[in-house]
Amino acid sequence: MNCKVSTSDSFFKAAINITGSKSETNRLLLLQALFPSLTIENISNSDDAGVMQKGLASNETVVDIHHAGTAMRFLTAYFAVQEEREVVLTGSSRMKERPIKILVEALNQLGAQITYEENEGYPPLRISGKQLTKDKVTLPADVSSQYISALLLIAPKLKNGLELTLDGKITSIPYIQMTLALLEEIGVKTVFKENVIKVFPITEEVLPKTLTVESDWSSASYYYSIVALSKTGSQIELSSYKENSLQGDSALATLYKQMGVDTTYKKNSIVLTKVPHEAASIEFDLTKTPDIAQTIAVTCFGLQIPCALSGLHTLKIKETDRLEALKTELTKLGASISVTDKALFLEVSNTLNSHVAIDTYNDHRMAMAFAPLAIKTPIIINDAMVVSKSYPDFWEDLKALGFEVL
Ligand SMILES: O=C(O)C1=C[C@@H](OP(=O)(O)O)[C@@H](O)[C@H](O)C1
Ligand SMILES: C=C(OP(=O)(O)O)C(=O)O
Repeated sequence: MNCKVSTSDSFFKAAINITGSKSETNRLLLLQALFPSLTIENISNSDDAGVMQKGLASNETVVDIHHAGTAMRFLTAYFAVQEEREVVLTGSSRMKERPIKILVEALNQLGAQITYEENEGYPPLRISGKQLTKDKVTLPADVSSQYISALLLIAPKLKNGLELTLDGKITSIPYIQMTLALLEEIGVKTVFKENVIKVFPITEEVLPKTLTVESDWSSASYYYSIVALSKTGSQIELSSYKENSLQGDSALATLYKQMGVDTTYKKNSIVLTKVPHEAASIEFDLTKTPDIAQTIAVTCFGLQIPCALSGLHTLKIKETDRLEALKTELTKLGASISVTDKALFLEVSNTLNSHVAIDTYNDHRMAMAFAPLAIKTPIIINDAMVVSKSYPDFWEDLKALGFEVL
């Protein structure tokens, strides 16, 4: 389904409740499978959380996680330690192009038995569950933090825990810290010092505990963009958020100051207000927050602020090659943009073409990042339901704000 998105008003006053973080949810679902005394609240209603739940509950021999990177990586580790069970873990055609060799090699070095069904280094995987015999492994940390989180999540169940040595510049580090923080919350002892992470085994039972997932900060980014592109004084309240978030994308509150968005924290929510203070140019290193790169690039284009975004080396192996996708789609709109394999540069073009149809490449964030431009000119989003990967209610919430979505 292709959607035409437009709005006659660029002044907003609204409150939106956003679904739970998919990153927190998928970690907690795995921990709950290992430690059933845990209860989770405000679970994400995203497709990625749905396939994670189904995968964990499945008794089938083939488990298909579609497009969900976290489910692919976390379930690889999970099934590797499910003794006397053999599973083929597969996904969408794009998932079969997303590398997983670093995680498979680390698990096999620890004693797991995982082989490739099609191409070496890529899903689908055949996983024969075993007791892992070793407790120390070194792995590259500059490709995806999800490999590291996957290993950390199963670590408290291993006899001697786990010691990971991280090689190279660590990417997406807040996601590793989120994993460790959630382990600590359920009573697991962890230490992260320089490039070594230790997780100690659980010696006693995990006590019954309710963990509440904070709403998704990456989803909040689209409202940061809407407010940035709206009239001064526009205000959108988002719930449920907290100031001390486990999600790295909460850096939005700081980053969007330069795009004229002020954030105030209330008890359970954040209030975004448009203020007339925009930077003359923007330079961000997004190594810690890759998922908001598309939102920021599109906001800068909408505001005609030149920007240089670096630390984007992981974007090429996500739902699509996000750097090429941004370049192609922003160019259609009239942008002056160039990309390398780890950076994006946008210059002022003073052009904004109307009624452009944006291709989304099976990437939820392409659809959601471009939608706010409707404030400036009507835009068409192709294959709009792709948003359900992380935020199924996105279009309904946009309508509640006053956007026309046809
Ligand atoms: O652990 C997680 O929940 C995630 C880690 C990040 O991936 P990389 O570490 O591969 O950059 C991020 O892009 C993804 O959306 C979610
Ligand atoms: C990269 C993402 O997800 P994943 O890697 O879990 O598929 C994302 O949600 O932007």
